[in-house]
Amino acid sequence: MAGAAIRLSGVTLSFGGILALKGVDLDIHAGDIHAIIGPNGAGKSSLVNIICGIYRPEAGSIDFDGQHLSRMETGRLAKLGITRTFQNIVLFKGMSVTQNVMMGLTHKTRSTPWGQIIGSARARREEAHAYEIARAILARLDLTQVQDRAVNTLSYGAQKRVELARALIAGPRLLLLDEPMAGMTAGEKVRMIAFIREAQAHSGVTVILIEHDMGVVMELSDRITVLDHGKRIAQGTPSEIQVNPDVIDAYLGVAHADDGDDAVLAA
Ligand SMILES: Nc1ncnc2c1ncn2[C@@H]1O[C@H](COP(=O)(O)OP(=O)(O)OP(=O)(O)O)[C@@H](O)[C@H]1O
Repeated sequence: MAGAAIRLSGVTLSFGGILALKGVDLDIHAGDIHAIIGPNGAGKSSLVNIICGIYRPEAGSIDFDGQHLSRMETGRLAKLGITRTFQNIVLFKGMSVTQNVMMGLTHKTRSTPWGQIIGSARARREEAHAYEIARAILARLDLTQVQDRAVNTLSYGAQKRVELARALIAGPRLLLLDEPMAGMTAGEKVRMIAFIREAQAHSGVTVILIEHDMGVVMELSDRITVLDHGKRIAQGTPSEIQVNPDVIDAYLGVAHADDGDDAVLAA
């Protein structure tokens, strides 16, 4: 299934007196890896939470593959083919790697909970199918060797990859990756970049990426949107963004001693 295109126009959101997003336009092409960057508090999470239906914009509109929506609804995300990963690892600790990945297909299950308990023919067929797809995705992400292990016994980087596998198993059209490299070693980041690229090439999925590591952003993204103080200040290719004076000002104007944001746009 091809990746989805998404366009947000004039999106505004506030929390009490704080204007988190001020008339933001966002134009994401189908099949692109599109990063949303900006200094702390710029509005990145707010924007992603609007795309995931967690927040309803006060003004503005959303077009998802030509469908005009006043807001996204969390209940419809799976149907639209939207999945996400989270900043902090969210896995079922006691379960195996394969079981965790199979969980990414539960919304597609047609057997009833009762059928699953008594092991009806349909439930068994669906489980066998999910197991087969999970094993195939795990192989693509180089996780075959650990597929039967309890997920919490894996390294941090491998757990992040399991999350990616779970997000990919249902064949999403839009994948939101919230800091997929957070806490990873340099070597793990290099591998993760290759796996995200492979996922995009394999299925054509559109990827929205929030990531603080500018080296990763510049290497992985087709296009980048830059937010600052809730406003979109730039959108373009990595080479355009790296030399954009407004972007350089926004990053250099903010002290980020702790997260390295100001370290290098030109990474
Ligand atoms: N639930 C909330 N309640 C109140 N204010 C909020 C809430 N969420 C975000 N904000 C405020 O909205 C603004 C944008 O925050 P947001 O988290 O979207 O930025 P961000 O770019 O994701 O930041 P970071 O890189 O630090 O995660 C900030 O001023 C923030 O303090």
